[in-house]
Amino acid sequence: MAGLEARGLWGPHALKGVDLALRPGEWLALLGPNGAGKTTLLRAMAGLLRPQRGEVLLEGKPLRAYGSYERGRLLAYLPQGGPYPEGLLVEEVVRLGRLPHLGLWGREGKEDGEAVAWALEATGAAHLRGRLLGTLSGGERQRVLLARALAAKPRYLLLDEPTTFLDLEHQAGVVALLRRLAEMGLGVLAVLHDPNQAALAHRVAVVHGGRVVAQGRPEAVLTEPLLQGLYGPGVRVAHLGGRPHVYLDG
Ligand SMILES: Nc1ncnc2c1ncn2[C@@H]1O[C@H](COP(=O)(O)OP(=O)(O)OP(=O)(O)O)[C@@H](O)[C@H]1O
Repeated sequence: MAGLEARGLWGPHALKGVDLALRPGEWLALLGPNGAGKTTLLRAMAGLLRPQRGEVLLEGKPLRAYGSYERGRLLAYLPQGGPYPEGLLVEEVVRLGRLPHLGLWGREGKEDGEAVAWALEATGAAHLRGRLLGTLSGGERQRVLLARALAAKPRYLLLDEPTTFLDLEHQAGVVALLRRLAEMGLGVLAVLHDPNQAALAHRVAVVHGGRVVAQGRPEAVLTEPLLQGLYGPGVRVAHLGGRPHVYLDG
């Protein structure tokens, strides 16, 4: 079955029985307070953490049954933080994204070059290709790391706070890119802290206390009672053009 699916994930750390399915062609936003378990869930769904109970299925087959290169061709993960290969040129960093296709000793071909060029272009990072990663601003670096994930041309893309460090223009650029990638058929799962960005996703899942406590269309999920329960009484929701807009009341 197509999709990436968490079934009954318990542990490690925060997870207390999580069911979540990401379908091809959908952009699913993961929202929730600090410490709720979002990163842990994402890492478990990327195969980087072994759940104590439950399992993750990738296209119907247990994720743990995939070899790392095979998994890397299907699924790419953008972590929240470093370590970063600071001493590499941007283009070299993005070429690292081709590793699951090439292996350690493979020779790059036309397809690899095209994937790298496409990823740099899609993330607005092409002009940085000759710079050292360590010399970039936080926002520039974030876009390059997103390009590295995209260069694998995965079917599923898992992103931990991809808009952190980005100015408003580039936040809008990433949000538009996530939508475009989903339209191209990718399954995109992104942890976001800004509910207004989550409101632009196809679907929102809310993680709280290690569980998915709500999921559905943004307008059904992003309600004032739910958000106040998560973040406190100062959170308000207005509706503009049929979409929820979340703001803080002074
Ligand atoms: N390696 C670890 N060892 C022990 N506890 C951990 C570990 N990793 C995470 N946790 C705990 O699990 C809980 C969930 O952490 P997680 O990073 O998944 O939350 P999050 O929802 O991504 O939070 P944030 O929004 O702050 O990034 C936290 O209480 C955290 O302290």
